[in-house]
Amino acid sequence: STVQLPGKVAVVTGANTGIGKETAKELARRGARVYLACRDVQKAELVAREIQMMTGNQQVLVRKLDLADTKSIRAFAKCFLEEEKHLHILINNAGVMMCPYSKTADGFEMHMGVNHLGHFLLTHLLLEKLKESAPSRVVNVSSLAHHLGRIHFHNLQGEKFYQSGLAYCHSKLANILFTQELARRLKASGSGVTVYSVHPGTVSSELVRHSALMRWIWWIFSFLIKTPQQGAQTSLYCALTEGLEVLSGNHFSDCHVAWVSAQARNETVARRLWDVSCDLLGIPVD
Ligand SMILES: NC(=O)C1=CN([C@@H]2O[C@H](COP(=O)(O)OP(=O)(O)OC[C@H]3O[C@@H](n4cnc5c(N)ncnc54)[C@H](OP(=O)(O)O)[C@@H]3O)[C@@H](O)[C@H]2O)C=CC1
Ligand SMILES: CC1=C(/C=C/C(C)=C/C=C/C(C)=C/C=O)C(C)(C)CCC1
Repeated sequence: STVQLPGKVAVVTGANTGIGKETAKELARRGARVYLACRDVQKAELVAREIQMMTGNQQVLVRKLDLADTKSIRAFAKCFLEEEKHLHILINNAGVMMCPYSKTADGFEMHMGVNHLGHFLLTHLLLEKLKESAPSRVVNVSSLAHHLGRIHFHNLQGEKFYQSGLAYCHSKLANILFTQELARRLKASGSGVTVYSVHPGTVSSELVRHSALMRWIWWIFSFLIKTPQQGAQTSLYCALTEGLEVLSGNHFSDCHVAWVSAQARNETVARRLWDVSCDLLGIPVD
């Protein structure tokens, strides 16, 4: 794509490493003002300097965002809305995989809390700004792993049973259901905001940090799997490609529309997950 982004504003969550860092770098290279929304501000400041040096774009800013704490998400959104007039691109990229059973500050199971509920709340808080800035886009980084996911409404917080690999898959299914439900609602209101979910490929990154087995598989097959820069391409495709608006709500892999599981196409589950998420986060259900 030759699309340039002067005057455009982007937020990338989890931009201090892996796919998010490469996504932020490319948006900065194209001239956008890019917010690195990260939980570790020190790490992110180093990355911001690196991106500034590599791209010549000084408009790379770090803001604290811990998706495992709704107070932090609300504080991030409040500051952002106060300081920025526009938001054109929101990349919901941050994620955790296969962590031992743990809960967020608000008592949500960590995968569901960070990967789905955290980004659900963030998007909700920034949605008016996205609408005011239309045409604007939201990209939700999901995974092929959603195929193994199920939304167990009776065990959303993993309290009855828990398996770390499956918990990741459930949260990545939630990312796709959220994308489709949000796209439906945005289309109905003619808002000019479009939304896409993405499988970035199998990418060498810190995502495998919680699993020795996955780290080993990643190491053995390192010559086969994607670099973070390659892994960022589908997010960038969805954020930048002209004329993609008609495909709002779709799932992409390798820069093409990709097939999703039957669960991920279930509108009833998507609508119920939306309502339950609003309920858990204290957002009025409409
Ligand atoms: N790598 C792969 O093969 C695949 C990745 N994906 C998806 O791609 C996305 C990016 O992952 P990838 O780059 O591979 O993984 P990394 O682990 O390299 O990066 C994940 C990022 O998310 C951040 N993060 C984690 N928890 C929080 C939190 N509570 N609040 C804010 N930020 C947080 C991390 O911050 P910190 O550095 O501070 O931990 C880090 O910046 C994820 O959504 C993942 O599910 C999907 C399919 C395959
Ligand atoms: C067996 C095998 C592989 C393993 C793939 C795996 C285990 C992918 C997991 C993906 C995940 C966890 C995505 C995250 O969302 C490789 C490396 C492709 C190489 C060929 C053989």
